[in-house]
Amino acid sequence: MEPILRAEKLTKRFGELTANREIDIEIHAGEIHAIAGENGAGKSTLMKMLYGVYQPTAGNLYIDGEKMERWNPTIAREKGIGMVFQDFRLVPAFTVLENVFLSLHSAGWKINKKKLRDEINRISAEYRLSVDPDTEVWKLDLGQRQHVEILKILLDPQTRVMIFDEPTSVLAPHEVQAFLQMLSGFRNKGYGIFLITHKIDEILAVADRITILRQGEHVCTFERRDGFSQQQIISAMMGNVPVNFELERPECSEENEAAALQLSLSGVSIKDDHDQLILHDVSFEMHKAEILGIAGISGNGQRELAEAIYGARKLQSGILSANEEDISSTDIAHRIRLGMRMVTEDPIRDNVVPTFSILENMALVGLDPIYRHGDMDWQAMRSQLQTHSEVKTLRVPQAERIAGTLSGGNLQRMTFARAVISRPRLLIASYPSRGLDIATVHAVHKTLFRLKKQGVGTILISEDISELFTMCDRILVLSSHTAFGPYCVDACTPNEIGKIMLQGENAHE
Ligand SMILES: Nc1ncnc2c1ncn2[C@@H]1O[C@H](COP(=O)(O)OP(=O)(O)OP(=O)(O)O)[C@@H](O)[C@H]1O
Repeated sequence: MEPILRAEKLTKRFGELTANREIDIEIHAGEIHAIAGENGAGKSTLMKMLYGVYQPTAGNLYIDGEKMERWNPTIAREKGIGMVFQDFRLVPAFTVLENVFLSLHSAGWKINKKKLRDEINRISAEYRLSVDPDTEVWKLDLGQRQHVEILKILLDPQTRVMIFDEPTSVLAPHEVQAFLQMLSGFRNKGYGIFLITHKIDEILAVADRITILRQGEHVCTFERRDGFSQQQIISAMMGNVPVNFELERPECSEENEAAALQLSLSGVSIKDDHDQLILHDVSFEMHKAEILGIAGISGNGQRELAEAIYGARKLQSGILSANEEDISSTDIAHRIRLGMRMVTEDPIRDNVVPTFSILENMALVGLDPIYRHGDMDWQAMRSQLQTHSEVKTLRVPQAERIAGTLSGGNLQRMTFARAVISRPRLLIASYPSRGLDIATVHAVHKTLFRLKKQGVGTILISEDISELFTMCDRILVLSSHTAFGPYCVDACTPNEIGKIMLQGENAHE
């Protein structure tokens, strides 16, 4: 059977860097083709070439066997290729209907809004997409926004192939299952699906084929009919290096614990960006050198709580103290002096300068400044960076690389390493393992345990309940505008925490 799309020897260079080298890949109707590989392996670049966002440096593309002389997203859509990007392409102030209308209109489809509303409702019901056509996009959570992106593709009658770039990284765990079922539904309807994911259980659940990339090269393609295992996939991704993902929960010495920062919140209320109360009357005491998990479906006040503790958002009421000092009305600078550090959800938005190199970003926060004749001594700064073991264990790319051109996972590696290098006493880490490959997730977890041993506490925000149970001493759950717990991980089950995440206080009834 002729593939819908076939790429032959696709190569993409960015200056000196070869992101993809001579890659052959194809997609047929009615199959799910997973793309896996470590951070920076070239997965997104390859998919962006297939959708025409990037022009290949070399290589050819064929649609239904016909060689494409010109290729860009407009032609790709005409030929039936659609893509859901990691960062959505939606206008927040527009409604769902207006966004879908805009997208179809730009693809050349003339459809009236009344008919489109009926179509949105019909397709939403068919695939269980939870979207109301008349809601503005800014009011939707990430999972719902993803549904709008999918609607845009499904409503385009040309669509035959859908490309998803790490779609489940924005979903809550309970949404992932439904998403994978939806993908299987698309496959059964005859769509060809490309799925980039770091989650091996997702690959095992739905993929018919899996292509592994490493350092820009095609390593192998497994077929479901021949069978493939988790171990085979990991070995292919990592190049047969011995891997040991075991972790041992450490104890902190009394001496280190005595020097640690201890945080407590009493009756704290916080507003969100729309001036609505998002958290009400939150009280808890963190132990010294504790890893305290913050569980909850995203959008339940995690970001606001993290920012309020770090001093980037003011408290509406209540008291925040550190080692019994009331710091409620102090600014970020004071909290940084106390030793608080933050790994944010969205580094490019919050605290990375995209046009600066990794080294320059590290020099802003993290590294100690070294001067020579009044100027920053970059040579010495570079050497200083290399003395930090995290740069190696987290495999941070070369210091000269520009932050804005890093892959999502490499950027995450850099920001996490930077927070660790900057001598934290208390780390606030929002989804630190999101978008990371399996080996790097392990390196992050190991680092958090090492910090704990040294007396550094961590507030670990995550939706991944198994990660929270592996890493945390206790877990606080945010739900229905309030905080439940903290619950000691040895005295509760993942099921109980999951239930509180979904039902709040009703979970106890
Ligand atoms: N516009 C660009 N300019 C320069 N380099 C780029 C650009 N886009 C990607 N790269 C580089 O190409 C390489 C592959 O990046 P890509 O985003 O494709 O990786 P990935 O496998 O999707 O990684 P991740 O799992 O971290 O998302 C990386 O080294 C990245 O820094």
